[in-house]
Amino acid sequence: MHQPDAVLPDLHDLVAENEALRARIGHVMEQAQRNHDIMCRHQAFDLEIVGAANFPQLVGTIFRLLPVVSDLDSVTLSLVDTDADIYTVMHKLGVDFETLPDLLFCEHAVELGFDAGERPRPRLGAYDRALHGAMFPQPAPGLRSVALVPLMRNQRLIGSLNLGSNDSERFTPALGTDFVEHMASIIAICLENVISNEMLKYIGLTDPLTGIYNRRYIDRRLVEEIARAWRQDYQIAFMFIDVDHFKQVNDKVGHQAGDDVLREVAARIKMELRVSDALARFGGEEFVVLLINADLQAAARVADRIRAGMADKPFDLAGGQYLNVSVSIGVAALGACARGHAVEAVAQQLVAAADGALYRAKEAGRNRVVTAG
Ligand SMILES: Nc1nc2c(ncn2[C@@H]2O[C@H](COP(=O)(O)OP(=O)(O)OP(=O)(O)O)[C@@H](O)[C@H]2O)c(=O)[nH]1
Repeated sequence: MHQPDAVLPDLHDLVAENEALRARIGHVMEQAQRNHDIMCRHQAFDLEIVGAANFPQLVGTIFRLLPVVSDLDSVTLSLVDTDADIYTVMHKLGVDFETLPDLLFCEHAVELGFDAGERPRPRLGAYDRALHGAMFPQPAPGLRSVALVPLMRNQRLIGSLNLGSNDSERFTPALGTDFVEHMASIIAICLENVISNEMLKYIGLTDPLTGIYNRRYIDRRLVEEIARAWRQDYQIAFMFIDVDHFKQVNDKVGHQAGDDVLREVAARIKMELRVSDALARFGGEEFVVLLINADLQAAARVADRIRAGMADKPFDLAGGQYLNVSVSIGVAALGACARGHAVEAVAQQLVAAADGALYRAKEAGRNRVVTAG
């Protein structure tokens, strides 16, 4: 049976429609391939910056690769550097700033020009020399549009990633900012990481014998952590750990092996801690631990694990010698310290409370945990 002509599609129309569909599919495939290539380039970029070993390597990689992977004509980086700490330390570590003309420093975060508030937004739009000149001291000839993206760490503005293009349509206020914000967040983490590593290197906050932090570090960190614990309303605790009769250990196995014992003590303590906690050698055979988000009971439990971790397993020293080592631990929690006093005074109070508890642990016979309060 024949269909009426009116409902039979014209063969030419079908062919044309088919061709149009093929062209559209081809276009979509091309677009998908382009997006895939962009993604791969950015993943490779992320890997490069995450792997940067130090500050100049990280900043150099950003300036070298970002214009290529993101097809940009200008890239600069502004860092908030109150008291010029970063600049001074990097300079003393031998960073040659002449080779990094696109790395800029400012004294205060407000100079970056972002809206004040918890989450500053990227600023996108046409390049205006009067507005953006400070961010692009040597702009590419023909710079037309820019994106200034805040670099945030722990709700703190640490700098600005400044992207520039000669295409006036590249960065417009209407453009979505998820992608650049994601990129900025990775850059911010990497920056914070290398900067703190370099600072650590420079100021010498580590104990050369054990490789853990030293007293200077813990004194500083304690003050910061108390302030943060109050602001964010969580508990912190502090412990003093002292190796029992360490003088006898030295006498028995010698000073060199005594040093090995101290290294092993540090390693065994560390095994019981979370990454957010801080362990330091306070001096001699005395160690301290700052526990984040732990009340007195929780800290006492950790302390007892540390105590048992020493006493239950003899130390295997060089030359096949085994040695029984025990520690005494005093624990105190911030909750017992009065809020509202100067943070430094409270830090001293907390340390003294843990020290007092340690004294009582020694008095009570050693190899035990005593809590303050
Ligand atoms: N091997 C070694 N020994 C150290 C180091 N620093 C301090 N000491 C020794 O640690 C010992 C500490 O002794 P004391 O303070 O009398 O205390 P203790 O013998 O541990 O006795 P209690 O703490 O009362 O249990 C001393 O003999 C110091 O010489 C170090 O870096 N390496």
